[in-house]
Amino acid sequence: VLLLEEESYGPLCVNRLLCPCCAATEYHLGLLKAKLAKYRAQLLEPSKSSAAKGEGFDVMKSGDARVALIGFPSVGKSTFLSLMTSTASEAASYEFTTLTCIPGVIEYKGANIQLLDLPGIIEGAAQGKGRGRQVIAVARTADVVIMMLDATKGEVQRALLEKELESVGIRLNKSKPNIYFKPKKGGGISFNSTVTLTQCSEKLVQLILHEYKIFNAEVLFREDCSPDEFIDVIVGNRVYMPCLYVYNKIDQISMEEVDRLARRPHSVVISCGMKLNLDYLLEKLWEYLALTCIYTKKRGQRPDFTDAIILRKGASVEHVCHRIHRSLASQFKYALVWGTSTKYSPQRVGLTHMMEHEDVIQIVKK
Ligand SMILES: Nc1nc2c(ncn2[C@@H]2O[C@H](COP(=O)(O)OP(=O)(O)OP(=O)(O)O)[C@@H](O)[C@H]2O)c(=O)[nH]1
Ligand SMILES: [K+]
Ligand SMILES: [Mg+2]
Repeated sequence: VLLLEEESYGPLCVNRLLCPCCAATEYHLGLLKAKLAKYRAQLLEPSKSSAAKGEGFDVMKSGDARVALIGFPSVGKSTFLSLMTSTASEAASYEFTTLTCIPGVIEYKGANIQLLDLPGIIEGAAQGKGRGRQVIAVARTADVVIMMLDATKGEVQRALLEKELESVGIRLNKSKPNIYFKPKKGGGISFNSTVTLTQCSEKLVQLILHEYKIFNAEVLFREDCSPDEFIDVIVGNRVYMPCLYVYNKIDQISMEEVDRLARRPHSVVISCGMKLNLDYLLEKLWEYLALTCIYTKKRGQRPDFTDAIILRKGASVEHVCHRIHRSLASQFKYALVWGTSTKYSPQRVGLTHMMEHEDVIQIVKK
């Protein structure tokens, strides 16, 4: 009977946490990952040696958004920057041509998008190989990462770079796990979930928390998260970043291969050499940046649709005011807003009202 039971659970278990043999493995793995994540957190701490700082990597943020170019050497990052911006970045056939961070600006739909060319990175970048750590530190500050890949080189580069970024807490094209987590002063661990959990249980959550020396906390799972995702929430400092995989040099591969790569999720195929599909890449980039365009309107006049104010997601009326004039927020009485952020159009709102894409605003001063 025991054997049969084991067989009926085994690799085909619907809920591995309900099966005694699988659960043991899950607990063991969950704990192991918690330990590993702790070790990796050390990699994120700024190194004291000056070598880790690196000249020229602390480029000022400017414009409406920042995009970082990450990739192996000689995939065409600098060629791309020189094509898309008015900045020239040296490109050559030998590896590690670029040794520092080179900023350029893409002007698109009235927005200034800062594009950062970076040195190529390789396996072991997170541990400090080459200028890996500096490059990754810059990537963390971006709004979108373009992972540039050489279409002639197969899928290995992509998997390696994903692993490097993953190991330093960068989560690509993932949203923050929907788990409420609050450490407390006392009262033990209170565990709840609003959905059926198939990957985590109260016991596993407790084991992981104990590994982090957390004995009092409130935990509420609002989705069926994995132990890894729960660890991400405890550790904190994760960045959830949209990423476009850009396969360059498609002039060198077969039609079938182009077709296959173009259909991969979050992927765009281009040729910098032949200036192919660059417009489409810009469109995609714009979509991934998900910037908010706000139009202003004067009393009794039509909105000015030619000149949008461009803001990051989650911008309030106050942000709009600051963008128009430094002192506008202090003279602000109320605003009228038309668009998807309001129930009625127009609606009278205050400074804290959250704006949405393509809202129209009229500001009334005191
Ligand atoms: N065939 C082909 N070659 C390209 C294309 N884009 C860039 N190259 C060539 O690829 C080589 C490397 O280009 P770079 O722009 O220097 O590459 P990088 O990624 O900046 O390289 P590092 O700075 O060394 O990391 C150069 O010889 C480019 O001319 C392309 O679309 N097709
Ligand atoms: K190069
Ligand atoms: Mg380069």
